[in-house]
Amino acid sequence: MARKQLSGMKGNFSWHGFATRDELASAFAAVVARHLAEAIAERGAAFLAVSGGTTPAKFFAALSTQAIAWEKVVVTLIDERFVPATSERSNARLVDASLLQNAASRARFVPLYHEAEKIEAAAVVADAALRRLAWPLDVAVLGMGNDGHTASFFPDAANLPALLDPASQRTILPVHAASAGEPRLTLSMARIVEARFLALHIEGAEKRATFDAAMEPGPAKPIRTVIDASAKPIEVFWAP
Ligand SMILES: O=C1O[C@H](COP(=O)(O)O)[C@@H](O)[C@H](O)[C@H]1O
Repeated sequence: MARKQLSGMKGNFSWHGFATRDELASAFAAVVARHLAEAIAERGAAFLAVSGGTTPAKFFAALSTQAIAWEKVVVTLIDERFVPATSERSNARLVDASLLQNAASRARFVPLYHEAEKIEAAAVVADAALRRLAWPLDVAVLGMGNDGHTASFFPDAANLPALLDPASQRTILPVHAASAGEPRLTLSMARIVEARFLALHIEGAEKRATFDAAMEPGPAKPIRTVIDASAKPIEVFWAP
């Protein structure tokens, strides 16, 4: 059973805690599917951005079997490593293998990665491609690293102020950060926080501690900056 706590005192978020990761995956998938179905009913299409990394595979598998009009859904990524889809580090590869299956194989995927010599050139191509879509996002699903990064807003990113600029006109930005490994492409914070439904999916005691610490007063980690910038409380889904 989910434990829900509206936490107006500690921050701009609602907490949804689950006993197991399986329970979280199926409940969260049903919530996301409901928001996508509502978007389709209201506007004839739905626009979803998901994160990569190690956390979302179970949630993706549960979402892929939800009975909605997937042919009317566009799926993109919150962020991507500057690697082709053949790489094991590719978030597009994870989405293809885990989400764009079953009923969700009818969705249209728009990648962030484009082959280019420099990531700056790839970011320009991705920015132009993404701008053609119907913003704002209906659903944005964020992840979080134990350093408090979300999307590719790494604390040591050279252009962190530009990534987190709430007035940014950019859709996609390149990221260089020593802690990230390879360079990244990311949606700007400005495009993420305008999503109609904004969720954070985290699992494990360490991430819970990172989240709790980020909500305490003090210098803001990127996850805190995003939560504070969101017009609506961010929905946090967590399981041990
Ligand atoms: O680098 C990334 O990390 C975060 C968190 O990943 P996880 O492996 O700890 O689940 C993820 O949200 C982001 O999309 C990814 O590029």
